[in-house]
Amino acid sequence: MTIRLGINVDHVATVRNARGGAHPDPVRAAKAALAAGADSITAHLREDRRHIRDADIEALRLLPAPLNFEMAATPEMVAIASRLKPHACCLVPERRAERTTEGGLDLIGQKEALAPAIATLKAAGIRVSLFIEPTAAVIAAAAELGAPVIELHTGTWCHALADQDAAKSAAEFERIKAAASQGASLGLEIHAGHGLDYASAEQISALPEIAELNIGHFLIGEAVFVGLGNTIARMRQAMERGRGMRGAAA
Ligand SMILES: CC(=O)[C@@H](O)[C@H](O)COP(=O)(O)O
Ligand SMILES: NCC(=O)COP(=O)(O)O
Repeated sequence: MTIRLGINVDHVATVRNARGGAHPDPVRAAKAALAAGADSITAHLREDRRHIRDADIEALRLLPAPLNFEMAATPEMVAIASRLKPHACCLVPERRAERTTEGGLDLIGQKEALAPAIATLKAAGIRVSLFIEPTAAVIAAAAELGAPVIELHTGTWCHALADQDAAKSAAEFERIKAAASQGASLGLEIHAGHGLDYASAEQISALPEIAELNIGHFLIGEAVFVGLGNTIARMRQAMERGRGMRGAAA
């Protein structure tokens, strides 16, 4: 079975916002991602708009590719999603002070609060996904809530890999493996994401239940190193053209 790749463009917007201008444009990055073979685009419109802005989401929605709109289950975000009708909404927990999404949704404690948001989004024809920890009780709660998709939070596993903690990373991977199997047996479509890099994406892609990975931060960071040579060469050519030197012909 094939496995889909969704590209998260949040951190293109993070860099853009550092200067307050329009460059680099996350919509242009999304187009490049699609041209390079990505299956869909993911973007998280945070309550504090620290990276993706409302206008970005509006423009990403117009691209000829599925948009996975990550959002907190707040009335404001549910209203935006219901109006834009993206292909999918991934409900994520959000804390204003966090640096990034630090855990999965508390489906057990927040069931009452999440159910109406899920129902509203489903009624708008949007595919709802729940960003959760790979834990048996949470997966059972996800199935009860009636969302067709879960996205397993891979952050703890990826941190353990980065820390070269072999015992913890093995245990975390087993947790993800069991969660993927449990979720699939309950009829859920299984996605995964957060902190994935080449090695972890390769390892998790071996799990047959995983239908989609959403990856952003690593790819945007890595693109600096892969792309810097080309951009510097083009800048050198521009300078040489300006001077009337040989770069002018390039
Ligand atoms: C849900 C998830 O893991 C990420 O998409 C995360 O929500 C991105 O948030 P930041 O881009 O703010 O780190
Ligand atoms: N939902 C996870 C995601 O979209 C990307 O997370 P990351 O690769 O930016 O950590």
